[in-house]
Amino acid sequence: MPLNHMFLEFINGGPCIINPLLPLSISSVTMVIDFTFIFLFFSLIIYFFFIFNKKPNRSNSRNLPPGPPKLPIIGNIHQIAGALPHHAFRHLAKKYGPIMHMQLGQISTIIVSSPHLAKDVFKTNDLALASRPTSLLADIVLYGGSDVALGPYGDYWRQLKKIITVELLSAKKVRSFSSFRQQEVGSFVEFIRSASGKPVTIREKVTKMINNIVCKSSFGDNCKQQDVLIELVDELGRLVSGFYVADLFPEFGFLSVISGMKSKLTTIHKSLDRIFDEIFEERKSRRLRNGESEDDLLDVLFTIKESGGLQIPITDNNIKAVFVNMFTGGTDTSAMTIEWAMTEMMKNPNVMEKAQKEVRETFKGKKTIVEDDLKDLVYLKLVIKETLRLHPPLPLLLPRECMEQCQIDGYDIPIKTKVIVNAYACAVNPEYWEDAESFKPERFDKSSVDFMGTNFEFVPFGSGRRMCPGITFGLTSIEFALAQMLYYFDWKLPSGLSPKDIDMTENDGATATQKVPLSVTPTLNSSI
Ligand code: HEM
Repeated sequence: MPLNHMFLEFINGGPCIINPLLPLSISSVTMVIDFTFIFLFFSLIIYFFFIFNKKPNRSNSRNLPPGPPKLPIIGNIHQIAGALPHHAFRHLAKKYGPIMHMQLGQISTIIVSSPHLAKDVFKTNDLALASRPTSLLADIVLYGGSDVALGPYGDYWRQLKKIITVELLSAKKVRSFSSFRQQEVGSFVEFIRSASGKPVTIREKVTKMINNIVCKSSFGDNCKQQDVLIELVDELGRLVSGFYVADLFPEFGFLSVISGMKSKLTTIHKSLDRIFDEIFEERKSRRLRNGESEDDLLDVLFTIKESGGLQIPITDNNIKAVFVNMFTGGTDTSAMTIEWAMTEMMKNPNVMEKAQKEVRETFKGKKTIVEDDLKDLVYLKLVIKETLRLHPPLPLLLPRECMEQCQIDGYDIPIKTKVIVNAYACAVNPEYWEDAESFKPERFDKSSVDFMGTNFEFVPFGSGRRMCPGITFGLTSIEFALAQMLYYFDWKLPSGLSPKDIDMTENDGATATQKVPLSVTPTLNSSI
């Protein structure tokens, strides 16, 4: 939800019903105010007034980083309203410095925007900052935060992260899913072939392909209601920008009710839960009947659960929370990387030509491409890296929460402070990158800078204890799909459009998708 709407939602005391295309004027706001709202609004002001006057502001007694001036009640929300948060934070950092303190509603927030201070977050203070802030999303959709992505740091979380890293998403396990990728990328290529000569908007099909790969890896061939799952995950992504009103004012639980967020998240949760229940019950009876195990992630988790060897036993709900992570973390991120990479190549025809030449020379004469063939592609990997630099799917990563008072750059970071690293700002910092805003895959040629979490100017997967465990899973699908798109097809922009006409604007929401989906015309590569 755009922040300006979120702000109006807060002011309105209910979901924003103002046409997003209209200018936001006082009169348009006034129209939707009713008596209930007036009562609530004034009660709120009196309550806030009381709180602000009674509680000493703990922030004042600490040596907090500088930041923009704050308004009563909303703090700094208005300074990021209406803009994409990673751009707004980057812009503010130019004025207030690479470490800023902002008060976002009731949440004391530190924003780090430079690679050398990101190192302090990810390395020096990695443990002190290893937790995640509580959120309505985690409470409702992630079974009380019992997942790995938004769950709080502790023994249970450590155990779960180890299971996910070692048992579910290891390089060996990812390799074992190659047949699913072969099938799904194959169906995607068939679709493109059937659309040859006509403009296609690839986003929907790419998202479906990636979601099917995640689904089959999770539940094998009996993945129920894939399309519903895609819709639910999509809806979740749209709802959650990470800056919604109920999480900015956690002391006012009623805001989650009157904003409608609680009921929307509950509906999504119930639908997901029903789908998982059906899949789990069927699998349990099959395991009892056959006694043999399958190779998918559900079977791995059931076997671990039933082995009794865990320090902290896990429940079915914990397993469901992990699958919500797999679908939300594994689908949009990879799908949008494919779309951005194609967009950048359409915008930079010299890059497209070079990548296509490499793919076609490497696979020359092959009717079918298998994953092993990917190891010989060098330039395509650089294209993907550069795409992740300019378009990190989670430009602000996931927020961390301070568990133990620590310091960054000599400033105090009190317990419970939310800490955000602006990975996007780090990746376009001109002190670290030459011609930082241009798309130049060659910059990574013979460079040791990688996304594995040790080069803090390039952290699209995060770094430290909370780093993404799905890198291999994600990259393998991205590379396999792109390689085939370049091998089998030539791509053109719809007639009348030239590369400079491509709209590179980003959508708002938790992930940085393109606002206008890419439309391109494929034609079959005549030399195959
Ligand atoms: C291009 C693909 C992907 C990108 C760019 C990406 C990016 C990220 C980022 C930025 C984080 C937060 C890291 C932090 O807070 O420091 C994250 C966490 C996570 N990702 Fe990914 N991801 C991708 C693919 C995947 C896939 C395919 C999966 C699983 C199938 C996955 C599962 C997770 C999980 C479970 C976490 C939570 C880790 C934690 O909190 O400890 N991701 N990812």
